[in-house]
Amino acid sequence: MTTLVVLGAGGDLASRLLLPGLADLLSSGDVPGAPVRLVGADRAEHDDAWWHERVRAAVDAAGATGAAVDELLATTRYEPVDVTAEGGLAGLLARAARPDGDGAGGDDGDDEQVVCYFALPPEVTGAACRALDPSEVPDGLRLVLEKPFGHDHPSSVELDAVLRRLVPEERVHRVDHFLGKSTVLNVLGLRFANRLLENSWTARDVERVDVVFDEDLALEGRAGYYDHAGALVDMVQSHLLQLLALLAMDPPATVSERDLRDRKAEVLRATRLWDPEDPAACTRRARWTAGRLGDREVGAYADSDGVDPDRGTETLAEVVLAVDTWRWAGVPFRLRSGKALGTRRKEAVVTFRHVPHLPTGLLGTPSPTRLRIGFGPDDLTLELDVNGEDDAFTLERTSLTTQLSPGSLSAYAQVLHGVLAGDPTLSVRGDIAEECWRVVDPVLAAWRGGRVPLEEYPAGSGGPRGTGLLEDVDVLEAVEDAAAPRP
Ligand SMILES: O=P(O)(O)OC[C@H]1O[C@@H](O)[C@H](O)[C@@H](O)[C@@H]1O
Repeated sequence: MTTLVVLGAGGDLASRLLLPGLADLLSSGDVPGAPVRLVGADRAEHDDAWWHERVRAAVDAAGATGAAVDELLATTRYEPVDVTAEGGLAGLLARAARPDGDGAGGDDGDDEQVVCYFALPPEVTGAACRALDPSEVPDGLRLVLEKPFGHDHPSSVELDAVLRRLVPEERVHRVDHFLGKSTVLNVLGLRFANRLLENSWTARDVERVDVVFDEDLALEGRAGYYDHAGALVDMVQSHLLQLLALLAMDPPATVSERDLRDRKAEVLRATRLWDPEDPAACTRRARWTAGRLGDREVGAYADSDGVDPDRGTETLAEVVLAVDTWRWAGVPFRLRSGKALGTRRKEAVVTFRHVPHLPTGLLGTPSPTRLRIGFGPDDLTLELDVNGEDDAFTLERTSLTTQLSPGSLSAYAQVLHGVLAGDPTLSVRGDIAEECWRVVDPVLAAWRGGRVPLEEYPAGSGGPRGTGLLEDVDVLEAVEDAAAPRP
């Protein structure tokens, strides 16, 4: 039996993502550690009926049904508690470890487990963990944290030290729901089960890699969080660097948590800004101004409720990174994500180099072979040049597309499955989170120091100047110089 304690039960994250994810997992019937008891906790004085209604709403939103869902609804309860106060979290966890609440219910069996999910702002999570005395941690406790894990490299190192005092690293689950997306996991099969691809997956054949996550959503009521995070921390430091790691890592011997996460850590350790001396040449930040998203007028980000316009938060971030390994020397990895953009685009694009010689007599301008891995819509496209239909000796572009299954579980349900199974494979390991901060810290410093201008783009447009950094002549030349053979 598992008791899942959700801290921040009254928050947006719990109701929008976590509880529907849990409901989805329960109705799938494959629930490690079942049965699951759910305890909601937050500072506010609410009663069980209030909490029950929130859980019920999430279950309905997920369309979840079945005996496990009914049991969850019948047994869930709420506790008002300040987890940052002395003894607050310890008391809550001790009660959770005795499921009947009277000290008589738990039998301390091996299959009893308590999972503590911090659906809280990072500073509150840190304060709660610091306030918890290691001697008060229930046996086998698992901790689940939401991003961002710290606010820069030093603070992430400090947070990891605090967590290590409480439980071993294998029992810390740092959630990145991208790792639960089936198309993200498909990168493993795609790369490592296809000889054709993996043989060409190096600087010899690959010219550049773009990971783009352009959203047509605006703030969606999340100003309190987003105005402090911005696009760089919200998306690039977390999700997009995880995607880079999967795309660039060397083949792991197995997909066990250790092998897989070792390979990711290794490639992230080799990752740095394309030109560390000149962040302005290889990073870009911008924020949206008033415009139109579909049929909706959208005000400027700076005028949105809950936003401090002087904070200078970016709503679009773009960085060009280098991966200093034999495999990737000279290949730029461009990561970009923005909100309130006209076109939704969520994909990784691997652009292969031109062939060394096009047979004389083949007409037309060849385009590079491109592999597009979509992350919603989840399709996979290979763009190729072929001989044209009308003139057999003139090149034409064609593409092979297949739709990948979005998977039967939602990304959050998939991640929760790992948490309840005690399998951290789909969680971000502490050293990996630290490396991601090390990569972006120089960008944060350059942006905060005003060394890179904050550009603007109208909501609903394609972003600043509508192109990416690598299309800028200066950067392209730098890329070409770096890729040129050394004398
Ligand atoms: O495409 P998905 O799965 O909704 O993920 C994107 C979201 O991921 C979240 O982690 C970010 O905080 C959001 O800002 C972003 O919109």
